[in-house]
Amino acid sequence: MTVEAFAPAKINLSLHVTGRRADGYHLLDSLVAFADIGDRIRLTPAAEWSLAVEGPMAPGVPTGEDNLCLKAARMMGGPPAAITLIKELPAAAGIGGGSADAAAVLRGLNALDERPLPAEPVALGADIPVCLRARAARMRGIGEQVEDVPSLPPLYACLVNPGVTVPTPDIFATLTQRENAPMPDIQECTEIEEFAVWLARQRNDLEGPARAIAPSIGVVLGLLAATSGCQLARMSGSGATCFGLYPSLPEAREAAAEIRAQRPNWWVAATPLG
Ligand SMILES: C[C@](O)(CO)[C@H](O)COP(=O)(O)OP(=O)(O)OC[C@H]1O[C@@H](n2ccc(N)nc2=O)[C@H](O)[C@@H]1O
Ligand SMILES: Nc1ncnc2c1ncn2[C@@H]1O[C@H](COP(=O)(O)OP(=O)(O)OP(=O)(O)O)[C@@H](O)[C@H]1O
Repeated sequence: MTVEAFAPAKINLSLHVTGRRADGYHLLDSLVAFADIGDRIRLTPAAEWSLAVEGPMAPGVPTGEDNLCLKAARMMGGPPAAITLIKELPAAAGIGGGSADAAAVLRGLNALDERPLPAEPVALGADIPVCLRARAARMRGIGEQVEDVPSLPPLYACLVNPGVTVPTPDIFATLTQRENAPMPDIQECTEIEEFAVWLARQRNDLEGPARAIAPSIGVVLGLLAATSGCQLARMSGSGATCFGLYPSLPEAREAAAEIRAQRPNWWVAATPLG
């Protein structure tokens, strides 16, 4: 029997850094949503644990014990499985690739034989708890507190990564202002236009440090903001992937086509968010 699990891209619609714990981890307040594009995981019971990495974004992704898929499997324990990771998302890109994969392995193993999920998934990575749920949520603490949010209006995004990898620890290390205001209550709205006005008042506090390390993020944001119908352009996570928000999927696809035509080597995708 083979089980498949989907590892959707995680988008931080906002990302406020509100403090720092004694162990160096930062306190966050983030509105997170998920795309319908992502990596895929296949799990087949086997005599021992193994991992094969395939797909268009496989080059450069670790295939050994340092891959988060195997770390997740080891944490969960139980009868071993052969894991195949089909990598569609760019790595070290601020859209949770490794965390999404690890969360999908946890979900997949649970589906395989109902083995229990780990009690503290955050120990695998700050983004794992939110990626386990894989639906819009507010994330606080260092990522271990995840709660439902009021329903968001239909949102469509164009995701753009300029091909620069941005290591998350470097971005947190170069932050100068670590105590910033949290997000206010999330405004319930039915129209993207109203939601975008609210979201524009929120922030991604990692954008400044990320732009200093990867100036092409500024170029990405400029190109997205200039596309027709774009309500808001912002960076996700610690970068370098940025998103534009659009009222409809055709508008998000049109923006993706425009940007692909200008930058054929960039990773560009249009998706609903939820
Ligand atoms: C920036 C975000 O993507 C926002 O969703 C996440 O907080 C990062 O999640 P992640 O990649 O799962 O992060 P981890 O693998 O746990 O941590 C990578 C590194 O980022 C820094 N880090 C991460 C999360 C956090 N709340 N505070 C931190 O300071 C730490 O230096 C840590 O060593
Ligand atoms: N399954 C995996 N997919 C991608 N990278 C992985 C995986 N497992 C381990 N890694 C390592 O983790 C590093 C960070 O990759 P990842 O895609 O998780 O970052 P990210 O998208 O920036 O994460 P976040 O949005 O959570 O900050 C990579 O450079 C790679 O060496």
